[in-house]
Amino acid sequence: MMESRKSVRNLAQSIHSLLGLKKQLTSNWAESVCNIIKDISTEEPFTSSVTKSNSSENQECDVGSIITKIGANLDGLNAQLNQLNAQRKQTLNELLDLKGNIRVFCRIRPLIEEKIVGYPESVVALDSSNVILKLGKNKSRRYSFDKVFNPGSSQDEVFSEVEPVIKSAVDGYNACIFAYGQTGTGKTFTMEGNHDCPGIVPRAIEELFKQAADSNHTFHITFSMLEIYMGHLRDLLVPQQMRKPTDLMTQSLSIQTDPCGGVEIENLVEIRVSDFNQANKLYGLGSRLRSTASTNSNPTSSRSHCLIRISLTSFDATERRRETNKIWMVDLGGSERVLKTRTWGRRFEEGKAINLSLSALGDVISALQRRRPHVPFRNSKLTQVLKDSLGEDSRTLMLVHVSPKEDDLCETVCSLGFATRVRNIHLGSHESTDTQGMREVAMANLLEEMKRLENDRQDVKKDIKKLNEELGQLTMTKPPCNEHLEALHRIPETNDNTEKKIVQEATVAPSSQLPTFMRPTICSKRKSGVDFTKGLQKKNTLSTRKRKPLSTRAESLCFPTKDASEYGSECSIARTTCLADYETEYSHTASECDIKTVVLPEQGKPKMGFARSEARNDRYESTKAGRIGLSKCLTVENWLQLHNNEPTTYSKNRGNKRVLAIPLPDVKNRCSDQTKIDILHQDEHNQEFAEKEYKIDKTIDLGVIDDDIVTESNTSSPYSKLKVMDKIPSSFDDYNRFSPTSPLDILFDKSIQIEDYYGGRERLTEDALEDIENLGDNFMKDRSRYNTSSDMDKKNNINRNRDSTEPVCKSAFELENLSLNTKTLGEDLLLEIKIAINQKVQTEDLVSDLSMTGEECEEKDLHEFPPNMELESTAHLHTIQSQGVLNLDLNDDAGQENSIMSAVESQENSGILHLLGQKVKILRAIALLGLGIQTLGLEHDFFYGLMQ
Ligand SMILES: Nc1ncnc2c1ncn2[C@@H]1O[C@H](COP(=O)(O)OP(=O)(O)OP(=O)(O)O)[C@@H](O)[C@H]1O
Repeated sequence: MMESRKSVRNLAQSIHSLLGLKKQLTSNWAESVCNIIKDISTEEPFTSSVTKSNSSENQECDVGSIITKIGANLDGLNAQLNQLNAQRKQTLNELLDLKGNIRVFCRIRPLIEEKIVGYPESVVALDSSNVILKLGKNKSRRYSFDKVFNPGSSQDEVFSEVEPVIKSAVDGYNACIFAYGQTGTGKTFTMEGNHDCPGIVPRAIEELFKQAADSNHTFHITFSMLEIYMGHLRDLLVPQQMRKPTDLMTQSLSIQTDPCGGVEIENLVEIRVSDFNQANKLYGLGSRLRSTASTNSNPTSSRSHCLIRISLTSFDATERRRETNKIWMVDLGGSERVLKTRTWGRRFEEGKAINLSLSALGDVISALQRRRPHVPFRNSKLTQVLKDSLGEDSRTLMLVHVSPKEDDLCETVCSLGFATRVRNIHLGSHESTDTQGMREVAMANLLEEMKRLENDRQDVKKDIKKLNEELGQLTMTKPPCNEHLEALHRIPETNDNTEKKIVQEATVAPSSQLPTFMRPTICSKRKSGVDFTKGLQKKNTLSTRKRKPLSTRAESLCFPTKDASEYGSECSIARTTCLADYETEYSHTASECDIKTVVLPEQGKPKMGFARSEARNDRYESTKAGRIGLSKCLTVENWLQLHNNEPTTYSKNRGNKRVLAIPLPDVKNRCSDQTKIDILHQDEHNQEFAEKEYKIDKTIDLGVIDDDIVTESNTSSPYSKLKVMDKIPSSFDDYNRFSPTSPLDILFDKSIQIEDYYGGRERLTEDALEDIENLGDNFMKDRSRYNTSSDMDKKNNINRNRDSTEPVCKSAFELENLSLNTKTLGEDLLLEIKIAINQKVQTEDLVSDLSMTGEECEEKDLHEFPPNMELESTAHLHTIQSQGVLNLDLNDDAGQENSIMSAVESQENSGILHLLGQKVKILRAIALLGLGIQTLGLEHDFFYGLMQ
């Protein structure tokens, strides 16, 4: 065998030497080749030809013919593969058509915490497509779905039913997979899953890449992720520093519909991904930034709709339905009944927003079902975004989630009813049993056909692989198959019509393609800071310059920013989202699709090598830098790094915060024992969770800084507050002292909500907890930033010295010591004053350090507190309550102020006196809160005004 291989190699060499003499020996060479071909044609099939040809020295010239034959075979096999692909696609589409464009699955959540054997279940899976809902003793209702997953179904089983939709997406169909259901029924579990049982999204991404690799085409795949929170679109891939409330960028996502009905979200970050790992990392990142919070129904309740979009573009696959298509995977917020979840404040608003948009989705579904001429897509952001993925020419998969608990019967009835309506859209509500039977037989046949085609495909692919290997051995060079395949995958030359079209599109500002009524008005342009006309003019001035063709998404976007003077300087980041490592000529061209230019305030200046523009307000320059600087492409790694490198004030660990929702009892009963009992029961119920919260607080205390710490501290539940104080209420009297409904708690809870709204709230995962714990020394160092200065003369006599190594409590001690002489005030009240001072110190520092604008300063002042303050203050305020020190008449503000002032006057230190005087105003605000003014619905601005 070895010998024969050697002779083949020698043959190859002699062929090569012959080739060198080709000019002189053309006719002889051709003749001999012809003879060889003749001989070969009488031989056995190709697989054994190599052995045979090696058996005889006289057949040296066979190699040339073998190569030719292999080439011909490869062509044949590739053609066969393409044919099989086309057949498979057709069969799959027929199958999906039979199954319905909109397929509905039902998943019943297992009873997890109620591990009681024999617990009555209101919903049970009858078989693989029917569920029985028990409405009463002798009353039940049956619902049919395309597939029913019982509580024991695994994530694998669920995904196996989703897989065809992914295949369909590779064939160019728009697809939408969404999880619907009551809060806490397992939507996020199904979509996201966990480390051990990954959900649909990670599996779908993996499958997508597998399918794309399997197909004979080159795909350009991009990943985007956003959430719809309280009716606003929020990009989940945008780094934290860009998500400040003052940054218009978070508001700049806008939904655009093209004349063909396609939906595009302007300014949404799209990152090119070339394998599963990259996409999965981005997904992990986006998931951490999702808004979640604890409610009575679910400790990790999603407070928004989370949408993952994967776009696929292939220029060389003519048989695909579309050149570019997308697949949406949506984890909808859970429908909830306020009476049951007993949410209030921000949680209540979130629930309301979720319910509203779900109801809008219901209206759309209903209109589609009844084939109404008008479908109310515009009624909510959710339906606007999904508009082109819910229609006829797309694949929609809905997974309705229900709880088997009897308590949830009402919600289950609603969910199942909604799901049935959705299912009826395609199939028609009254399908006879006969038709259904025939349909099932046809589906079974198609499934068989699919299996056969899939097997044939695999066989052909094996043959192709084998031939390529043999060819590689014969030529001892790079397998020609690669060239062959490369040729197949090569992007059409620039004179290709498709690309011409793209060039044309790229030179037109996106908004100019829209109907007049949809184009931005002058006013809206000013508001958003984006002037497409200007951008267009600038491009036109350089029209003589030769450029690489750009796609429709090549429009560089300058996210609106504040006047540069506010930030001192600005830098531009070319957010190129292609991957340099994988850059080919194709990817180079395609990568330009994704460039977006972001103008950041200085504090968000990236540390990496992004293309930067010196020219202020010159958007074209920065755009150009982004386009030209493709060599500085931002990879997925860089993108992730950008998040990690965010300024410490926006530590990534802010992603791990969550809040315990505090149920608000009826106003009239707020202080009644009954309410206390209710709350206490909830306490017991959430005790385990409180333990976790406590862990977070503890970790934070190790040195997480700025708003993170504030948020984390703010997120401390009443239970963890108790933990901090090392006291557990044992009686109602005790409980009263720590009652979360006390006015002072409301103050802090209000701040939680504010932070929650602006900063977003992220899912607490085990990883996240680990992250916090791993913060380590770095954060310890950072914490020193909060040390107060020994130089008390700067900035109203109080300032912070970065170099100081003593903790903030040192200054607190100083103040405390000063106040020890004060006999007229209780120690705790002084501590409270101290807290207020700390707050001011923090605010001033943030202003000076971050060169914040007045507006930002306001935000910081309201939303951000020094790290220790929250825990300390909470503890102290509770102490004040419990010790009854704060015996001031809260109705008499003037009296309160006077008494404090007179106490303060006894101090010899006039600097402190001055400060304390200022802080009395803050105390007054607190007192006003105590009066319950907050319940009138006044926003934080009002209280801030009081503090001025
Ligand atoms: N099939 C299941 N198997 C195991 N655990 C599950 C299952 N379904 C849900 N859970 C668990 O139930 C809890 C709530 O689930 P999840 O957060 O996914 O609900 P949700 O419907 O997304 O709620 P919300 O709408 O409030 O976000 C989680 O702890 C989750 O792990």
